[in-house]
Amino acid sequence: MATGITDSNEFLSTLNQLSQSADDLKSGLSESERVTAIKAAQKLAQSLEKPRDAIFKMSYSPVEIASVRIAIDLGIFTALAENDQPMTLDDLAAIKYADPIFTGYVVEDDFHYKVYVRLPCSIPDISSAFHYGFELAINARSGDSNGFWGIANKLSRPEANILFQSSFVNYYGNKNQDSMWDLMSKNPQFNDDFNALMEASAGDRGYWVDWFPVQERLLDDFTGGTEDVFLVDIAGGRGQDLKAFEAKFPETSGRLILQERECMLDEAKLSGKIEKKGFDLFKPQKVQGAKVYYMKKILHDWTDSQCQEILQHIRIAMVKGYSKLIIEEFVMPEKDAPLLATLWDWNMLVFCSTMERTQSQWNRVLASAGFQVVKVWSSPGDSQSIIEAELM
Ligand SMILES: C[S@@+](CC[C@H](N)C(=O)[O-])C[C@H]1O[C@@H](n2cnc3c(N)ncnc32)[C@H](O)[C@@H]1O
Repeated sequence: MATGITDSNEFLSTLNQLSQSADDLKSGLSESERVTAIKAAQKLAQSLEKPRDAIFKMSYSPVEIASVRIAIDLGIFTALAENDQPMTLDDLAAIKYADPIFTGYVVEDDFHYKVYVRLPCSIPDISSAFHYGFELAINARSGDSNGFWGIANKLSRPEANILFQSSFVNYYGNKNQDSMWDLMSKNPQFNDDFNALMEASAGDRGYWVDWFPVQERLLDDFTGGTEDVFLVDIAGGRGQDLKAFEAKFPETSGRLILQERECMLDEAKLSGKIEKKGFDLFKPQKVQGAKVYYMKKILHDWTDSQCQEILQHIRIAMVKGYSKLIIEEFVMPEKDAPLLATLWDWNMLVFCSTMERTQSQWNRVLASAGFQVVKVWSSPGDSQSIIEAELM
């Protein structure tokens, strides 16, 4: 729709006013308003960008990630986080005897004096995301570009993990052709980065309990007592989603269970009443008759036929008309997919030879294992959703 602005001066002044208002309004915007505004601003930037600039920017973008990765190793983010006061470029460079010219990807507070201030996010968030994004995501891609060409040409996905295995033979000495999960259990740094990344991946959206109506959809018709299981988090990592639940609903009477691979259980530092149990997604589900079986970012790790197998084990444990399956995943729109969800989709191809699914793909996978979708709930802003499902 035309705005009615035809004069270039008026256009530039409107842009300036808009960016000023964005600064002022930011804290008052809801999460979905904020994400909608970002989309509009990105569309505007794309309309103004010329093709050569856009292509160069994209082709240089790995350098940006590499630079932040180096800054992490130089201790720059940690030093800024520990200092209330802004620091100069020389201070930052001195931490690990770096050349000042090499230093710096933080907010430049005062260009002339090169003063840097801290960013409003935590060090584990930044470092795990960058270790993972750089060491793993970039190396995986450069490690097996032939594999990518094969997929692109055939428009098909290889068997689970093949791309990952061949990409990592050199990088991690992955001579045994381990899967990502096996390799993680042998490399503490990889494991820690991955888990920290998953913990941070709720991003600014918040945890499921912050945007899904847990009380109305799950708690109101929980009839069990203290011996009965209310919630099982299936492959729940270090337990962050259960901890968020426990913090928000401390009075819940039923049991809360974290299921994970045996080798991951020590990683989960839990207090309160959450129980830890080792399990395997591909073996029968031992927790029978729980009210809620919750799975976040699990099925996207697996192909349709593997999902069917995982889901069938859960189906057998559920009670028809009572138990609920709650799946938290991206539900990709058929068109206009947001960038974050698309980046995850590309990563899934590298790491697990899988993808993020659309609504119709989810419906198909769930139906193949005997589930029907009751409702899909969207988180504010992006495509992260909760698929509420029950037995057919
Ligand atoms: C993408 S992570 C998601 C973790 C957590 N739900 C979250 O959102 O942070 C996938 C999880 O599946 C677990 N996993 C992988 N293979 C498994 C298997 N065969 N049996 C049980 N858990 C498995 C991993 O240990 C990992 O924690």
